[in-house]
Amino acid sequence: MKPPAAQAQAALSVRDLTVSYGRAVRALHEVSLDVPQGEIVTVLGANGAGKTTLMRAISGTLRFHGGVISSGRITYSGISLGTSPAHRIVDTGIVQAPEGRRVFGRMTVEENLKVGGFHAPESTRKRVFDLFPVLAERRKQRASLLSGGEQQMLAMGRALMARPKVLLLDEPTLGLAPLMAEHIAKTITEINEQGTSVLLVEQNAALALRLADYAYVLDVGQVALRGPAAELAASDEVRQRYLGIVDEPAPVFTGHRALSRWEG
Ligand SMILES: Nc1ncnc2c1ncn2[C@@H]1O[C@H](COP(=O)(O)OP(=O)(O)OP(=O)(O)O)[C@@H](O)[C@H]1O
Repeated sequence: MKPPAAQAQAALSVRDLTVSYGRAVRALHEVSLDVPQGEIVTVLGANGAGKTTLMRAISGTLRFHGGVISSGRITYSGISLGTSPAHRIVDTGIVQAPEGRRVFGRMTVEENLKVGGFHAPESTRKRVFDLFPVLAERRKQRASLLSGGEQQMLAMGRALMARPKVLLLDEPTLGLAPLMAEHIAKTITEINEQGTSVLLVEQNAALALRLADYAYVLDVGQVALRGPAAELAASDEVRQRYLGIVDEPAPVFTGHRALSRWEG
């Protein structure tokens, strides 16, 4: 069972992060966020809000996209990730399954998984196959022959091969049929229940708020709203702007913590 949020330790912490691409684009402005140990935290926001940029900054891949952190800090268990290269960040236990899956199409399922964790013990591969039995069935098939949903499973499986403590998921349900999206959602919950913290970027706000413990809403590079996911899901602003619900009464939220606007 998960510890109550108040007792959970902030494992991954982002403070006052400002990120730019060249001189013209400031993609994030003084963004702060916490992913407590063992929780699912989601980041919502419209296209261009800065969600992917946040993931890139955390995973150390920003430089490959021409971005720089101009101020702020990212720490994991109190240790600064600073400008560590991506492989060092993977070594600390933070692993990303990137947007768009990016599986190696010419390689088999099994080979893709090996790329994720060359030295992973057999038990890790077994865990991946237990979570995604279809990957076990198709282990000898080329990844390009998998469906979109199966490729998403492979991307998540590949990330799990590195035995992450924090799994970064960027739009895992993008472009998937509702049933497959539900399947992926269920698996995210299972991965989390096995002890992995999850930072989930999603455009499917309804699904993300259902899965997450805590949520942040990014708006043009800034945190506009944050709060326990259940409270955000019940707020009129989120329901109208992100869930597309205009006239149904919001469910009564009986929790004790208040939804808050970010105050820096
Ligand atoms: N490599 C890049 N070079 C220049 N500008 C970029 C680059 N990547 C993103 N941007 C800009 O940074 C801002 C934030 O983009 P980002 O992709 O992080 O947003 P997002 O919330 O993930 O959007 P989406 O849901 O469309 O992926 C946008 O204005 C975008 O145009």
